[in-house]
Amino acid sequence: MRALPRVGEPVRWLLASRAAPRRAMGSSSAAGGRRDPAENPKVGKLRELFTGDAADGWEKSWEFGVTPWDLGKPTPVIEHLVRSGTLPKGRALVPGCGMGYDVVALASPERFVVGLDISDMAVKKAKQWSSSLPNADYFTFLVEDFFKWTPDEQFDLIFDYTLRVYWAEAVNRLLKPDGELLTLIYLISDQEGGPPYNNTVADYQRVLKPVGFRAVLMEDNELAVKPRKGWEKLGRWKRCAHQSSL
Ligand SMILES: C[S@@+](CC[C@H](N)C(=O)[O-])C[C@H]1O[C@@H](n2cnc3c(N)ncnc32)[C@H](O)[C@@H]1O
Repeated sequence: MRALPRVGEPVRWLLASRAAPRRAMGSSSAAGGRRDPAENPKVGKLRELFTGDAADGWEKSWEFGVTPWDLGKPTPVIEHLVRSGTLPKGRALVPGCGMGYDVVALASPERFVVGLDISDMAVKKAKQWSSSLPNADYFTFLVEDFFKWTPDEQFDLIFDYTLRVYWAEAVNRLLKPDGELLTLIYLISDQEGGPPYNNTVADYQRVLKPVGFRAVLMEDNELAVKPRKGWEKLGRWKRCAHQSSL
């Protein structure tokens, strides 16, 4: 089994996993006709920008507008969960928020949301489009490195759709004892080892279990946008006594 990435490495690791040829499930001609999102030519351009420091790579991707992940709208499952009324209220954090669509979707008088991004340009763009929205008082954007950031207060909810597995320690530090961690596990595969190396539920368990998290829900994201359909799972995690086989 390949070692998990160290702090600072996840970006390269994530990109490397996308660069590698995929197993049958991931090939564009795989059964079910699902197209591998890693075959998006824009992802190739993105990789070219990550030749050195990861933070620099992200900044360049925003400067040059190479943002193939950007949906131009909130993640549908987030809108669904907001409507469901089942998400914790209080303080929420969206690390690696990019344009901040999910930040805005989560924000309400009952839930103040902090969108965090390491890129100046990302935060500038996020502020530009969102600052005059009716719920603008209920969210803020900060330029911070998630791994180094030490806020004064912990959070009731953290939504992770970005840097994944190695966030466990930071998530543990930032989330209140009864807070909820919401993960969209993208490029899901049950494959152990590699290459190629994928994000699996087991990867998440391996890093989240030692810090006390258990999945209270793990299911295919039926609301995934079309190119990601079949490639991601929704996981809801709590530090609680709840017994889960996951
Ligand atoms: C793949 S994009 C996802 C953006 C957004 N979550 C979305 O789905 O549209 C990853 C984002 O994380 C940011 N990022 C990367 N490393 C970070 C870090 N250490 N701390 C905070 N943000 C980071 C990047 O600048 C980029 O905007």
